[in-house]
Formats: sequence, structure tokens, C-alpha cells
Amino acid sequence: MKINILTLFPEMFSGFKSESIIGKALEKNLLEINIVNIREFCYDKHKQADDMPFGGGAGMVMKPEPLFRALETVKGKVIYTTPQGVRFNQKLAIELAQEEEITIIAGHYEGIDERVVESKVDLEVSIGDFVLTGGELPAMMMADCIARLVPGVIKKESYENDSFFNGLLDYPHYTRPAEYEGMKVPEVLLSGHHKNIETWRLKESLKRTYLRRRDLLVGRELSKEEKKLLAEIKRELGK
Ligand SMILES: NC(=O)c1ccc(NCc2cccc(O)c2)nc1
Repeated sequence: MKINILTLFPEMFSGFKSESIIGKALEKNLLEINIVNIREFCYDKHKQADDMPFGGGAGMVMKPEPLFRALETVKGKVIYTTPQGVRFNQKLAIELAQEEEITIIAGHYEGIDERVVESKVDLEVSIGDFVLTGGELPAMMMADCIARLVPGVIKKESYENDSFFNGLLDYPHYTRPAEYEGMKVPEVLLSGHHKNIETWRLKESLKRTYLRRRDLLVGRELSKEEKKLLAEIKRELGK
């Protein structure tokens, strides 16, 4: 899979591409992340990438020509990160991870000229209801979420217990030491009894989801075991 990211600030992506899981995946050629500097497509003397908005008002708008030119050099579904987009989530990430190539435009200022959106953008996507100084961090977040779904980038089993992969929030995690400052790790996790551990983890996932994100349970099919555990949870919570 290839992810192109069009940006005015390519240096913002150097750490993202060199460190940790994404860095290793790129070294292993499991995927490609191509950072395209929009500034290279500003052919005027001052390399102007933005200009004042027609109709007046504060802020600047990204000019169409450099974006159209930059888009000529890439392929795949074109995504534009903007507060005006559909909400990004794991389901959309899984869909986008099936694509051979995608291109993400990281907008700046007040956004990009609408003619680029109308004629070139396939999907406007928001990472949440808040405004950032630019679309680079949303682009990085989306690329990270999509990249980790590419086979080989992370170990398969850890993918399966992802929050949202099974529609529930993740269970609590512990590692050594077994006791720290008087705080002990739950006994069951030290028991080596895999069935009990699996049940404990499912119950914790259900409890967290029920308490923190009950909306995720609406419309989610519950297995017989999950129904039993949820009933136990409600009894224990006295709800
Ligand atoms: N919630 C988000 O995904 C998000 C995306 C971008 C962004 N800033 C750049 C920008 C881009 C376009 C219009 C605009 O008003 C601001 N801020 C937040």
C-alpha cells in the first residue's frame, strides 16, 4: 500500500516516518509513505501557496494551481482532512487500508480552494470536532491508523484485541513487576489459566464499554457469554 500526503510542511513527517512501528514497516517495505511538498508546485516567483479569500474575511485559502499540479503526480482515492469532513473511525480506516494507494491532502489556513474539493477530493474526513492549525496531524493520525492495518506492520494477534476491532473497548493491561507500591496485578492474570484469563478480559472489556461508551453496545450483537457477563456486571454495579 502507498500513502501520499500533500503538505506545506514536509518536515513535520520526518519523525513519523523514521521512528517506531511506522519506521520499521517502511524499512521492511511493507508500505510506502510519500510526502509531497506542495510548495514545489508553486511556480510563481514568491512560491505563493495561499492567498486572500474572495469575498473578504480573515485568514488565507490555499490556492488551487499548486494543489492541482501536485495531485497530477499521485494516484488513488483523494482524502482531504478538514473539520467539515465525515468522522474518521476504525471502520473507515479498515476500508481505506484495502486500497492500493491513497492520497491525503493536509489543508492549512482556512482550508483549500473549493474547486479542488469539488473536482479532485473523493472524501472529506475529520478526526474530531475541533480546529487545528493545519491538517498535518490529522493526516499523520489517519496514516498511522491505516498503516498499522497493513499485514505485517503489527503482530496479527494484537490487532485482533484492538479496541473497536471487536466493537468493545480494550481490557486493562499489566506487566512486571507483579506488585508495585503495594498495588497488585489481578490474580487471574498470574494464574496461567487461559480460559479464565480470556473470560476476565472479555468481562473487563464489557464493563469498560458499558461504563464509558455505552453507545458502542447499542446495536452490537452480544454472544451468549457476553450477555451473561454483562448481567453479572450490572448486578455487581448495582445497576
Ligand atoms: N478536525 C480535523 O480533522 C481538522 C482538520 C484540519 C484542521 N485544520 C486545518 C483546516 C483545514 C481545512 C479547513 C479548516 O477550517 C482547517 N483542523 C482540524
